[in-house]
Amino acid sequence: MEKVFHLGLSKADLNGATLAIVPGDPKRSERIASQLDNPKCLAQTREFHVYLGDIKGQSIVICSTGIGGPSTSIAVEELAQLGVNTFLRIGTTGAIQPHINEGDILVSTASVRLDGASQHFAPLAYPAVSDFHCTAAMVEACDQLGVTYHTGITASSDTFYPGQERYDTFSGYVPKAFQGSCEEWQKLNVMNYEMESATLFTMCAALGLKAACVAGVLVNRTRQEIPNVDHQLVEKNAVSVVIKAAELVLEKTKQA
Ligand SMILES: O=P(O)(O)O[C@H]1O[C@H](CO)[C@@H](O)[C@H]1O
Ligand SMILES: O=c1cc[nH]c(=O)[nH]1
Repeated sequence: MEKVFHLGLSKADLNGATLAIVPGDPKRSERIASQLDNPKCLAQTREFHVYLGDIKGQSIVICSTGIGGPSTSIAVEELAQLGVNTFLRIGTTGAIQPHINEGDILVSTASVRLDGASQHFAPLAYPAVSDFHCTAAMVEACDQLGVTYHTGITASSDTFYPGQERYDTFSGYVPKAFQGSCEEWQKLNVMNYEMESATLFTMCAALGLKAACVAGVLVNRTRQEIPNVDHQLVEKNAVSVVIKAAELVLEKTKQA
């Protein structure tokens, strides 16, 4: 098989892996891979840092998506061409409900589609919904690890500033379409904002692939805008959850 366009990899490179852990941050790929057996770097191109590692003797892929839907859609498309059918995102996030604390873990059941890329896969009426079994594995991982977690809906936006209604910006202006939107999502019980899950969930559901998303809370925006937590600590818990969830999903797949 030819190499895929951006990742520059072919099927044989993935050693039969069907599950990928997909962080946003490229450097997070390496930190995740270093916690697996036999970590190996396959490619570092643009925002896509791709590693292979083993969990209980089975190869999995770790591939960063970069920030936002367009690059996420490229990573998912090309990994799917290489045989991956399950995508577990691990990200960071800003909470918008007062009862959620910095350092907590959020497992997204579905996402509000404030992105553009997902509309290239299915019309807006189509739900950005996670895979039930992969999400159950994320929850089981949280229970086993004893972390504080919440499940629910995530707002997933193309932009970090206007789309998440931030006023602490260069212009201080948020276009009318987004004025009041944060309060609206709060009232509709949305937990948090991030930037990739809407694209990931919609395209995976539409293409017959499986996806789930876990995120560590960097900031609670009902209290402050700029995080003052230890980013590495927040990431560490969410990474432990996604690795444990990957192990649980692989076990179930083996039994099936
Ligand atoms: O930590 P990652 O995975 O990048 O996730 C979140 O952080 C970035 C914004 O700072 C966006 O990608 C958002 O989704
Ligand atoms: O508030 C936040 C924090 C992290 N990532 C986001 O997209 N929003």
